[in-house]
Order: sequence, then structure tokens, then C-alpha cells
Amino acid sequence: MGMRLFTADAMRRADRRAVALGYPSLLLMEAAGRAVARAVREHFPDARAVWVVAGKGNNGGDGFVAARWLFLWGYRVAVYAPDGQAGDAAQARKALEAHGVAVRPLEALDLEGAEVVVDALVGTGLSRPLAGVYAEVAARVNASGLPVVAVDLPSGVPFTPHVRADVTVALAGLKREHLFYPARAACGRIVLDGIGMPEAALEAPELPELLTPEAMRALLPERPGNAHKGSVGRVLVAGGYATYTGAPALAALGAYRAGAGLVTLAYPEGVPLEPLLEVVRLPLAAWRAEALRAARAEAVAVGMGAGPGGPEAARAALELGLPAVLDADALVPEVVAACRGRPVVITPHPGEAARLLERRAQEIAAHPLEAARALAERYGVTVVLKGGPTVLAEGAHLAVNTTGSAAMATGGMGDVLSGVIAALLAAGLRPWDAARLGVYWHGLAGDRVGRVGLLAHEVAEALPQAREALISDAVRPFWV
Ligand SMILES: NC(=O)C1=CN([C@@H]2O[C@H](COP(=O)(O)OP(=O)(O)OC[C@H]3O[C@@H](n4cnc5c(N)ncnc54)[C@H](O)[C@@H]3O)[C@@H](O)[C@H]2O)[C@H](O)CC1
Ligand SMILES: [K+]
Repeated sequence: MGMRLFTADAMRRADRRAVALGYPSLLLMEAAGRAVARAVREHFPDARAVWVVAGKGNNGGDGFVAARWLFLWGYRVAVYAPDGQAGDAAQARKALEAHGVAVRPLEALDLEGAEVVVDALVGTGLSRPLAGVYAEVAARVNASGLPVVAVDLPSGVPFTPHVRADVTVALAGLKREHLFYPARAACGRIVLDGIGMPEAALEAPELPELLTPEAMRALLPERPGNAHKGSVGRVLVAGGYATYTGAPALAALGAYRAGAGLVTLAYPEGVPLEPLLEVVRLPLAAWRAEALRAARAEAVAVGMGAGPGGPEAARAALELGLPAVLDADALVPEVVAACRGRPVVITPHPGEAARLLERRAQEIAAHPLEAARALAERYGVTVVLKGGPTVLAEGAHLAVNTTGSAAMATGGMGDVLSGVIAALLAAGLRPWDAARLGVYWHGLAGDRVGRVGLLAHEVAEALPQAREALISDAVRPFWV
């Protein structure tokens, strides 16, 4: 079963399924609290004094469990919470108090002497922005400058105010706030703990898939020992005029570094292109499908280069009937609309998605999953909506990438990605597989060289070592 990205509701359903399977919910809370206590010990090994702020719900319950274990391990512990817990949370509170640990009112919070704060005010049960004493506690914890370990979610996200955590222990599964900004920025380092939740309870094929190393490794095309350059995928790159003369070269480089056997670059005669020794050049008098056939390609990447010829190049390339990746200036409604039901991957950023959906870019960036789904529905193609994180859609399927970083927000990065996806299409992968693996691999390569100042060609150069790492099981997801 693949990993899924949960909403609060979906996690509540998983909880209920676990209970229906006979799994006592108090066991989940016990595992959750203990995981939080362990995170404190592992991430702040020098701390001896831990203050816990807890709410009325199960998030607070997890906090009481964490406090009990930390107390039993010899930490100095102070616990602040309102009265009025019920169910498991009330039990967890009693179990803590049985050790003689007093729970003081939140209003009495005194952070003097604390070395780490555990934030267990609210988790997935948040229904409205924090206010009153909760908002005050969040503000005081933030202002204290003390390290914060958040239980499940930093309290208050996705609204403001919220706690800013150094470590967030995600319980049972990752939720949207752990992946999407601005909430993600409040999480700090994210560690996922399974809390013993039975796999069957977590099954939720309707939720977006999270791209994991295991799932992506399985998609990597094999390289047979008797491979030759015509047998592992030939890619045609069509684009590169006017301003971005390096763009097609970056796409070609991305395709080669992703394993393409041969890359042909078609371009209008007379356009000066950046040299790339291994690329076959195909100068054209005009964008005509007949001329493009000379490349004998199995997939085509169109649109890098941002010139007025983009749509024209795209039309000619699409006439070849090959699997295709469309980017940038090829992403105009008339061109994309002609691709319905064909093996085509489009790779818009929010601005291009806005053009295709006739919406505002801010709206797209604020609701990327919904936008990707809308694009897939409207155009009947595979969608890669670039962003932090990149989200993908095809038909009813959604996926969210888990690699890459803001360091990759630089020119030419998308051209490399187009080349990678085109190489995977040429190697015979279905568009959904090529898009998911391409996005994941591209991000992984970025992570391996990742620091601000990263250049697109450096990411292309890191693709082979990222592949090796993926194959040899040396890749850990960010939540481990
Ligand atoms: N499967 C799991 O992931 C498990 C998670 N656990 C933990 O349970 C919480 C969710 O618990 P729940 O009781 O549903 O909600 P919360 O504790 O997050 O919050 C409910 C609590 O807070 C009050 N509230 C809501 N909004 C506000 C607000 N803005 N200001 C003040 N108070 C607010 C609400 O009225 C309730 O009293 C999950 O995050 C995990 O930490 C389980 O322990 C194990 C299984
Ligand atoms: K919390």
C-alpha cells in the first residue's frame, strides 16, 4: 500500500477503523505520547527539564503521556492544561497524576527553568484560530526562544497565531499541514511515527499519494546489459528561440542524465543554440511534423525556450502522436485542449496553471491539489503542478512530491524536469509513472546538491548519483 497524505477528517476515519478492528484507542495515545517523549530525548539530548502545555482533547492526552514518560525517565517536568478532559485524554491525565505530577492551569504558565517545551494544545481537532489563553500560551512559547516539540501539528496551524516548532512528531500519517506552506514552515523538522496504527486502518486510496523512495524505486526503468542507444529511449526536444537559448540544452541534458539513449534537438534554422556535444541537431525551415519524424523519437519535450513559436512547435510535435511533455509557452489552452486522452504530461507553474484554468495564480498556489485536479479534469492529461511541493494529478489520482526544496526555485530547473520526464516516457513508462518518478527524481537530485545558489545544470548532473542512491536503498524520506 502506498503512503497517503491525510486530512484531519481522513485521520479521524482511520482512528475509527482502528477501533472497529479491535485496536484500543488508548494504545494509540500511549504510543503517540511515548513517541513524543522519545523525540525530545533524541533531538535535545542535553535537556533535563521539559515543560508540557496541553489542551482538552486527545492532542493534550498525548502530551500527558509524553510528560509521564519523561518523568519516568528522570526529567524535570511541569505540565499546564485546562480542566475538562474526557475519555482517553482524561485517563492519560490520571495516569500522569498517579505519579504525583501536578497539572497546573494554563494561565499559570511559567517558562522559567524549562529547557524544552512540548506543545500539545491542539492537533487535528482545531476548528478555529487560537484565541484567548491558547493564543497567549502560543505567543509566550514562541517568544521564549525555547526549543519546541509539537505533538502532531504545531498548535494553531494552518491559522495564525500558531506555535512555531523545531520538531513536529506527526502521528500515524502526514497531514496536509506537514507538506504545504505556510503551515509547513511552522513544523520545523518533521518526524513521522506510526504509533502502532494497523495498516488496514490507514488504507485510503481516495487520498493523495505521497511519493516515497520505495514506490519510486519500483518505477525506475531497468537498463538491460545489451542496451544500445536506440533501445533505451530516444527523445526529441522542440523549443528554444528568442530569449532562453539555453533551455532546450538543459532539457536535453536532463533527458540524457535520466538515461535517454539519444536526444535530438529541433530548432528553427538560424537560432543560435548553446552547444551540447552529445545532442543531435535538427534545424528546421518550419515547424512541420514530417521534418520532426527524422528524429525517430519515442517521446517529445516541447515548450522550453519561451518564444512565439512555442504553440506552433507544440502542434507539429503533437502531430507525431508520441508521448509528450508540454511546458512553458506550449501551455496555451488551444494546444493543451487538443491533448485530451493522449499520453501527455503538462508541467505548469501556478502562473501557467492560472492561464489554463482562467483563475488567479494566487488562488492556484493556495489550493494546489484542487487546481491540479481541476486541470486534469478539464484537459484530460497528466498534470505536474510545480511548486513547494509539486503536486500531480491524472484522472481521479492525486500525488504530492516529497523531494526538492526552495533552493530549486531557479531558472532552467523546469527545462531539466521536462527532459527527465520525456526520457522516462521514451523508456516506455506510462505518463503517470513518468511524471511521478520524474518529479521525485529531479527533486532528489536537487536535495543531494541542495543549497541556495543551486543551478539547473547541477541538478541534471546529480541525476545519476540520485538514481544510484535510490537503487541502493540509501535514500531516507524527510520524515525519518
Ligand atoms: N490517529 C491519530 O493520529 C491519533 C491522534 N491522536 C491525537 O489526537 C489529536 C486529535 O484529537 P482531537 O481530540 O480530535 O482534537 P484536538 O486535541 O486536536 O483538539 C480538540 C480540542 O481542542 C479544542 N479546540 C479546537 N479548536 C480550538 C481553538 N481554536 N482554541 C481552543 N480550543 C480549541 C476542542 O474544543 C477540543 O477540546 C491528534 O492531533 C493527535 O495528537 C491520538 O492521541 C492517537 C491517535
Ligand atoms: K500540538
